[in-house]
Amino acid sequence: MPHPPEAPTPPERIRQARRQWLDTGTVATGLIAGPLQASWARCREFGLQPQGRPQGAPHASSAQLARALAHRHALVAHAKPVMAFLNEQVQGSDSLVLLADAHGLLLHASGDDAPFADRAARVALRPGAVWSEQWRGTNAIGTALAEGAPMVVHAGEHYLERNGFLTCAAAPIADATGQLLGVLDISGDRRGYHRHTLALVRSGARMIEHQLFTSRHGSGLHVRLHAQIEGLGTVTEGLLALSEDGWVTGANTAALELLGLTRGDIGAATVERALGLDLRSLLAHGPAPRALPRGGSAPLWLRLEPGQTLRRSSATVVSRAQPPAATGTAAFSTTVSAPAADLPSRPHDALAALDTGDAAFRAVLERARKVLDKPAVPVLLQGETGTGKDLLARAMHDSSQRHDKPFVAVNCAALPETLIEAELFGYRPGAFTGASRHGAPGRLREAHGGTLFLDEIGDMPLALQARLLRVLQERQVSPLGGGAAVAVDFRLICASHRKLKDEVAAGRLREDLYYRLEGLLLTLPPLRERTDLPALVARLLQAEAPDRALHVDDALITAFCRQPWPGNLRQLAQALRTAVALLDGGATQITEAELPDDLRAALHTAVDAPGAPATDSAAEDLRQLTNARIRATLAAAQGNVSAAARRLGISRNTLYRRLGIG
Ligand SMILES: Nc1ncnc2c1ncn2[C@@H]1O[C@H](COP(=O)(O)OP(=O)(O)OP(=O)(O)O)[C@@H](O)[C@H]1O
Repeated sequence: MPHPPEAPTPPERIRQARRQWLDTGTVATGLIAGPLQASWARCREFGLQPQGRPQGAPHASSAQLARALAHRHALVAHAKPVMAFLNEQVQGSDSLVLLADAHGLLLHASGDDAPFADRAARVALRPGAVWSEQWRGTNAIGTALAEGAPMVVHAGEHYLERNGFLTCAAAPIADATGQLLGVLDISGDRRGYHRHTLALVRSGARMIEHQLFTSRHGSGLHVRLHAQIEGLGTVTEGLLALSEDGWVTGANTAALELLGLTRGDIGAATVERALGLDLRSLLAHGPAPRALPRGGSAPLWLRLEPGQTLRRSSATVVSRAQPPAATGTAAFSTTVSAPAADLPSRPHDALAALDTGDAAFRAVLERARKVLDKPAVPVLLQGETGTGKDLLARAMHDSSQRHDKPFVAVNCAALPETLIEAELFGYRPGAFTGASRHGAPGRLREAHGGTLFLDEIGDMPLALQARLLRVLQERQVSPLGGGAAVAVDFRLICASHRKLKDEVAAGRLREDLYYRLEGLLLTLPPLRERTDLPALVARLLQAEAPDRALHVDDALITAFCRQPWPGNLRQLAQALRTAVALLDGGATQITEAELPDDLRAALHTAVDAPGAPATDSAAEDLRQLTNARIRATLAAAQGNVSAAARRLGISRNTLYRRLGIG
């Protein structure tokens, strides 16, 4: 039976295939997956020897790499936070998260697993190296690029024997016009192979594509698509950009898959062909979700985002005989008059959707609501990791009049100091070695008209704090390398898990900047202090498995209420996600048996600990319990801090802080 490309070939079969390949130059049909066989054949064409070394493989100098990074500025900027997130998921498992461009040039690596990074560097798996098939033989990055599809390449499936210690999963990333931009990859020691890695890397690629689409088409006419109504507005949704005369001008991979379109259809298909609806009826329905019938299968959910262009003008939407890119042949003959100025553009109440009954959190939401459309009042969100600061910032944007303008999020802790200035403020063509010849507008300007969310503002380097302050005072940005200042208008929301007043006292945050940021300070309560845990659990289960009506048994809810939850909602959401995955098909009740081992152990530590606190215990008891929990998790992870932090749902830095180190 042919072997699927997304699972590794069993060891005996791959040994047999390699023997056949070396002896006869062919492999019996079905012994390895078709794409692998095709790739091995390409490698032979390239003149590669399975036992040889890559001869003359290029390696970019640091100036060349800087140029490539600047050229793919948007891809890298959107990929970095996603890579940091993926890295958290795989930390401690001997692996690296990598980003390559469309030529296989490795642009960025995330992961500090030193022993594995050293071994990877020995086969040049590090930024600057080129991992196209031509130079490195069959490998997930090069083969995903060659096939234009997600790929797992495991152990002996690598064409070059020297790469046989690796297991790699990669997924291509395309921009909204369907152009292949690069590949996201997780590479690790083959003994650590995990069948979920491909799904992880595919989701990561989807997240990046979602961001790329939003930054390009977010303020234009587009539709959101998902198989479930709750999926609309999430990073898993399909997105389709439409021209005002009814052509599909952009799409992410999710939309192409949902609609059975190909990248070639972008710029060549009409909305009618893509959705089975004409533009007039789409516009007439407005932005309320609607179900799109799909033959025998469940309907597809669709929500129109009218976009500012249509809403601003009362222009007549006129048909065109040719698609905008003039690449297709479809004729579109209906003339659609869009009463564009009348299109409803009400924001949806995303803040209300976050209210699950806790009085303290509700008070936060109410105060946030009061300043929604008062952008002159900057908002500062403070709260422990995972309390929902990011979610609240997005909900504020979605509930405001600016909801159809860009929401630009920058994590100040995730950007290297050297890049953050260009990233935020933009640069003129040729502003520095390696700068793109087109320059870049910078994130502040991208947020024009919308919301700028600066996460972990406490980690912004001091030198840049002065520049940011100037922008906030003057409301204009001057790009690096000179040129005229450009006026900017954004609503500013900042967040930090640190107490920023302490950062000011320690001299790490400028006092004058602090007072500029803190128009309204909102402090999000930690999960252990929230009184709505049962409702939150129900909400999270509903989001995780909308069609299964799941619930958590009463004993477990009681135990949850006693937990200190150092990773807050992120940790609870992750625990429930695991539980849903472990629950038998037909079952609907989650019990302790479905929980991850370390959480189960911690529940008992909490209950068995002498003087275990009740839900309303004093803060000191809670701190002790947290410490007991941390010690138990560390012990269960055999002292591996990365693994323990992952299980607790907190960052390693937070864990070190809790341990009193660093
Ligand atoms: N009100 C909520 N309802 C459902 N899920 C939530 C809620 N708040 C937070 N979450 C979950 O917790 C996760 C973490 O939330 P978020 O990223 O907003 O926290 P944060 O405070 O910004 O964390 P960090 O400080 O680590 O960046 C989210 O991905 C989501 O799964």
